[in-house]
Amino acid sequence: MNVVELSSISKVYGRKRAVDHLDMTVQKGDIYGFIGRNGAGKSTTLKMICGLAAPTAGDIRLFGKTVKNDTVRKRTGMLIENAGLYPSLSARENMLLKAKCLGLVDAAQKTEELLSFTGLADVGKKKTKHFSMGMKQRLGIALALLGNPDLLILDEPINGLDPEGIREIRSMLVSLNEERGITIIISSHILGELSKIASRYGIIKDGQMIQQLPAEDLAKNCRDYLLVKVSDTKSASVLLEEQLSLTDYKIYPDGEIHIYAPCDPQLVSQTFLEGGISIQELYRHQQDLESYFLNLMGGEEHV
Ligand SMILES: Nc1ncnc2c1ncn2[C@@H]1O[C@H](COP(=O)(O)OP(=O)(O)OP(=O)(O)O)[C@@H](O)[C@H]1O
Repeated sequence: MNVVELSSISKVYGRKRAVDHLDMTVQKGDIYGFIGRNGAGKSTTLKMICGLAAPTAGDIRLFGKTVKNDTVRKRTGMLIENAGLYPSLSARENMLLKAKCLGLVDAAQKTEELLSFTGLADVGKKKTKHFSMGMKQRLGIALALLGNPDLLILDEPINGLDPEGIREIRSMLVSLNEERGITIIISSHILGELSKIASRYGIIKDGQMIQQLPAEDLAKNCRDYLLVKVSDTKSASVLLEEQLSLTDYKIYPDGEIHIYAPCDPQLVSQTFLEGGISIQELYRHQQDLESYFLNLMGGEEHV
């Protein structure tokens, strides 16, 4: 089942097209990593899903229903930009206040359960103005979970956190996804931060979705390979298959062959040379997630 389905949504602010005919599909059970540079349109897209911004055009469906049906948004919890905490209230008071607004009958019990889940039970009485960034984010997640959402939307929740804080949030999200079956959309401008948990990715650039792909495909795209640039790719492919039994490779029109299967570069070069194929380049190419992302974004600019 598709939990989120955006069809050609756009958002225009004055002359700025923040989101431009964007399609997105998030399936039940996904941890969907929504990735793009600063200003790419992530927050605006998430705000439209949550009902905090109205699309200029396009269609939004949540849980298979149009968002005109009020009940579907109630199944969504969100942490967008910041948690909107009352600084002079404690974590517990912030929780109880929101629980009241939501009309929860089991407000006290739910509050204690979520404070404990997010590791804030011991600091439940402390005023939130004295909270660290990580504590505020955890409380933000606790608040987002108050209404028992089936979909949790988090905008850059690990921004500004130290490695320990990032780990805590990550393991919390994995447990929400695996143990409670909550579908999660999490945005970031750093692919590496999402790569440990995301099961699917959406990559946004200049307001447009430029790629959606499962984590396995991303891993495949980032596989290491031996790059050999040769004079005659046809004969080279015969030698690869018949003499070296290598079948997992790709040929490119400029004469490059990318060999994904494990192989000995020296043996490949010797086989080609003996077969009368001249080699212009041969090296092992390693592409990590960040460089893959930078390539897609078309530049080395810091993300
Ligand atoms: N309320 C607004 N009024 C005018 N322009 C806006 C508004 N909100 C966003 N924008 C512009 O729309 C574009 C997309 O912004 P958005 O915040 O969605 O990007 P983002 O990918 O979330 O980036 P960041 O990570 O920096 O928040 C930016 O150029 C931004 O300046």
